[in-house]
Amino acid sequence: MTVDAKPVAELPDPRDFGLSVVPEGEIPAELASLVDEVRSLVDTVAHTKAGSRELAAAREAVAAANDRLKGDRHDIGTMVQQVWPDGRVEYGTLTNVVSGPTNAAAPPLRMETAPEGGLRGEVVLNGTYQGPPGLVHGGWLAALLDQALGSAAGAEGMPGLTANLDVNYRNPTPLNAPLEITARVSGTERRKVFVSGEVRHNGQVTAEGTALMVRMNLPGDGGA
Ligand SMILES: CCCCC/C=C\C/C=C\C/C=C\C/C=C\CCCC(=O)SCCNC(=O)CCNC(=O)[C@H](O)C(C)(C)COP(=O)(O)OP(=O)(O)OC[C@H]1O[C@@H](n2cnc3c(N)ncnc32)[C@H](O)[C@@H]1OP(=O)(O)O
Repeated sequence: MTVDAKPVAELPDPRDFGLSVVPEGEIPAELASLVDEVRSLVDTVAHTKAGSRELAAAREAVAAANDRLKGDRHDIGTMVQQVWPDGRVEYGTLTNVVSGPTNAAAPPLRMETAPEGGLRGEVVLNGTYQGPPGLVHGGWLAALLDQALGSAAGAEGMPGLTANLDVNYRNPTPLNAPLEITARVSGTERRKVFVSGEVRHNGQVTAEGTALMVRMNLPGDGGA
């Protein structure tokens, strides 16, 4: 495969596209802690066998918390700037459903540079990601792979959008168990970035995917 696409000299700054940016370090610790609690709450509510009185009281408490926090909101499209221990800078949406640090619906997935090249991350999906009994929903495995593959392209200086995603499910993926996600760029052609990745449990591949990311068309690209 031809390797002729050029990485962007510098990652595009979302501010140049009119988007707000929140440095991850400026997210209040109390918000991070609240998001964790809500994540746990969603799992608790999904599985509870509590009686009507408990449920009604809990509903009131949650409604009060909701009322308390309504008001000032980040705009849709707000980005978060994450600086990884290896110095890599990544921009993602603050509420990205897979990796967004303030989204209680996100596991969240975090990808870091892997010694063997590409990116690697670990994630545990609780019972709210269930598809078949005890197993992760296939759509969510596709979402994890999509995000990881997009990050792998971004980490090589080629951020873009997914044009095509192809997933094969090789083995059942358990809930509430550590999963390893790996992803890398396998080739490029003009603005096309070919990426591949895997989900593993106990070293065994449970799902694998390939994707075509089309690198963002940036000013000065000449479309190449
Ligand atoms: C707004 C900017 C903010 C700045 C932010 C700064 C930094 C952050 C950077 C990146 C963040 C982005 C993503 C984060 C990472 C992961 C998130 C998860 C991934 C997603 O959740 S993402 C959502 C789902 N995704 C979409 O919502 C895409 C909808 N779609 C489109 O927006 C267009 O469709 C697009 C852009 C894909 C292409 O459009 P386009 O006009 O730019 O390019 P064009 O069509 O010319 O294609 C160029 C070459 O790709 C070939 N090609 C195109 N499509 C193909 C296909 N399907 N199969 C085979 N080949 C295909 C052509 O044949 C040509 O090939 P060739 O070079 O050989 O001629």
